[in-house]
Amino acid sequence: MSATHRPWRSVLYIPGSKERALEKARGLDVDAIIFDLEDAVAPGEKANARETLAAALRVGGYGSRAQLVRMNGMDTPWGGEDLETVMDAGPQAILLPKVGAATDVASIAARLDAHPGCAETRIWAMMETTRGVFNAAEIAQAPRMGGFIIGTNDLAAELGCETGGDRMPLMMALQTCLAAARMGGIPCVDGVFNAFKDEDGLRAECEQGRALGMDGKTLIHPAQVAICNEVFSPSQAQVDTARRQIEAFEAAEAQGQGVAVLDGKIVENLHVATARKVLARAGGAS
Ligand SMILES: CC(C)(COP(=O)(O)OP(=O)(O)OC[C@H]1O[C@@H](n2cnc3c(N)ncnc32)[C@H](O)[C@@H]1OP(=O)(O)O)[C@@H](O)C(=O)NCCC(=O)NCCSC(=O)C[C@H](O)C(=O)O
Ligand SMILES: [Mg+2]
Repeated sequence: MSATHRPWRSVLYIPGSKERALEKARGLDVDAIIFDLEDAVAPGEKANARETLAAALRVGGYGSRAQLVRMNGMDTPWGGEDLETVMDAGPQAILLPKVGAATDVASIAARLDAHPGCAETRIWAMMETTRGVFNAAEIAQAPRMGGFIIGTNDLAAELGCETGGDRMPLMMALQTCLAAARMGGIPCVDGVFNAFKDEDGLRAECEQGRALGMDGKTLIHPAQVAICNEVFSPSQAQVDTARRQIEAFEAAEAQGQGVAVLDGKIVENLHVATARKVLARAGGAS
């Protein structure tokens, strides 16, 4: 399944050091998993997490859920070894933290190019620094670029802004990253909601992310999955309309027409593209 034609509603972080959580994720109804070696793992646990995660990836069992491995930055004591270990696992995607420029991605892409097991590996960028936000357009076009994950905690910390509520102080960064992702034709997944026991707060933030145009939300706890899937899934009426739009357009095309009419409204190429995204978002991935 291509990145643009698969759902990215629920993207769950799992600490690479936690065997129990790595096991549990095999049965969770999430669209994607981020196996984390970075912030979810304490400095003293980094080496252990690397090995625990490599073993879990060898065993597999994560079904059709998309799999991303978040490594530590190359400017940290752990990044180099993370990259070696992760490349040997031939991952679907590597998630780079704190990406500031397209060159950060290009240098990892060059390493992947030289590794025989990583021909298909994509690179995703954590968009969580002010430099990254201002370079978002070029990062979205970087080699092997698979998608953006917004890191609202790091962004808020660097900006020095207040978090919570309507996220107004983050809005410029969220929208800039989203627009850059759209320009590059890649998915953009919203940041985490830290208060994982606050269901109403999570729902409100998911709804806001959906209204902004985000493809889904990153999560930190299994209890957040159901609400997130519900909010980011299209309604049955939206799915039905999307199906009918595609059918109507294909029928019109077969008769040499470039435009169809459905329920008194025109259906053009761009509506069909949106309809296909609706259907992609409707599909689960377990
Ligand atoms: C937040 C937690 C530390 C809570 O852990 P815990 O108290 O152990 O939770 P529970 O006892 O309620 O767990 C119940 C069961 O669920 C499993 N579990 C918990 N979390 C996960 C998970 N993330 N994935 C899969 N499974 C999970 C437990 O193992 C229990 O299972 P069982 O025993 O079978 O019932 C914890 O949830 C946690 O560590 N979450 C992840 C935190 C994390 O990844 N943080 C880093 C990512 S966020 C980030 O970095 C943001 C970004 O960079 C930015 O800048 O914004
Ligand atoms: Mg972060």
